[in-house]
Amino acid sequence: MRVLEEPGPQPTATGCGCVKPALETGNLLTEPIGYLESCFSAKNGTPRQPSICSHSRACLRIRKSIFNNPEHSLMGLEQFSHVWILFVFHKNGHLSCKAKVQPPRLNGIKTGVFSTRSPHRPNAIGLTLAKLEKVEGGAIYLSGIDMIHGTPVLDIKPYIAEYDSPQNLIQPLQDFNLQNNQYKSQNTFQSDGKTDHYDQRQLSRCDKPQACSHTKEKPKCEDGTSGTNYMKHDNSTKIQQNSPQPREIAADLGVESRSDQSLSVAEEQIGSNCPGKSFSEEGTEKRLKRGKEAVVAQGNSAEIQPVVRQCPSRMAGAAHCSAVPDWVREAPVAPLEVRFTPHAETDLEHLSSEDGSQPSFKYFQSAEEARHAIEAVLSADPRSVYRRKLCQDRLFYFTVDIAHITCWFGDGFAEVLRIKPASEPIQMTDPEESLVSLGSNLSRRRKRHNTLYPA
Ligand SMILES: C[S@@+](CC[C@H](N)C(=O)[O-])C[C@H]1O[C@@H](n2cnc3c(N)ncnc32)[C@H](O)[C@@H]1O
Repeated sequence: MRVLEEPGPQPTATGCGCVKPALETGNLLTEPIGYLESCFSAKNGTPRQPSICSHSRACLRIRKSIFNNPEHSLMGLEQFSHVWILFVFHKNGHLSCKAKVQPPRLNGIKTGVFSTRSPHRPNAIGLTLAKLEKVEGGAIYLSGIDMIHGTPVLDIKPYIAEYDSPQNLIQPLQDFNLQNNQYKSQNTFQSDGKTDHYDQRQLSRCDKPQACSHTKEKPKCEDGTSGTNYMKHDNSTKIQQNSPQPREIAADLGVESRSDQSLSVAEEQIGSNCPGKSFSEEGTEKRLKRGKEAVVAQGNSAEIQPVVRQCPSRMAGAAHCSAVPDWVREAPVAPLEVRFTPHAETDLEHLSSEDGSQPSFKYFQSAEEARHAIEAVLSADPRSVYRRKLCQDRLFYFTVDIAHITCWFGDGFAEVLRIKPASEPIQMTDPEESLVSLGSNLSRRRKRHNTLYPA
């Protein structure tokens, strides 16, 4: 077998005289295609996955320094309902990362960085599946995002269920993976005599197969735009097949997803598609015996001790599925009940009033939408493990759109205490780009906001 050597970075001179690291060695000099304008201004309170808050909105403008005619690069994209966004975790603060991390969802338990969606990874690259609301000129408008304002975006790719969703694989995935992983883990971990938690590689849970190949047809206005306001959903959009529900997407991604009301149906479907009772009888016994993953304490911190749990072979013809560990869906961190104090309720009303006395929302269409977003964010418990365990009684702040939210957490709940206009307007990171209006119906609000909040 040919062993791939590990070459060091080998810079190559380009025509213009500048030195670029060689692609062949895997060194990529990136240039963001744009910087995200997002309703979340800081990491605190930003959903940990896009599926958590379907109302979270953003706009990405392709930079003219990338393409002279940015709109050309987006041609055809409007036919897709969802897009992958590849981005840089530019606010990670430091470059170091650890092989084992403690995802907030595991509440202090450690697992390997590559089995998580942690922002702290060797290359600080993020991947988000977002809903494409519309394409307008050289800009795309997204919802269901988990990125902060100013995030440098490296690439956009259309979500294509036929390529990106494992149920479309010809071979039943769970059988293939399980055989492979069990074989590999036995060989890898037993042959060298080392003990490793992963020597009993665990995979569990069948995902619901998706029927999410779909197309969008948007009527074009004479001015070449899609004719819809950013905040308004395009009613003329024709979904030819089932559109993936956030939860379904989350399931495919192996990510957490909670709290959005719209998720419950999909959640039920996942449950009903993958229940113990659909297992073959012989298999069921064994699988149930193997049971749930165990969590063991090692040194000072707990780590996941995976236990093999097979994905059931399901009804003939529906056996294609993916697998995720239990903790993705059955985390030790329970969803929280979210409450608003009467004060917060009044604040919210004021903030969404159109009387001009206060700045009003730029990304949310109504107080109701803002409320849903706040509920979604808090229900998923956005606190770090440290805060959750050691600073329980501290107030928690975050900003979404123009709302600065103050809340506290009790046992099983989060309570919103105040909602005030954010004192600082969101600034763009890219000096070349100005914060331009997020759609025609927003420009009026934005102007008013800018007047009230001069930079
Ligand atoms: C857990 S990561 C997941 C991101 C992406 N869906 C993925 O799987 O790669 C999402 C979190 O990253 C943080 N985040 C978002 N944008 C960021 C940025 N530009 N720089 C650093 N951290 C960011 C926020 O705290 C957010 O809750």
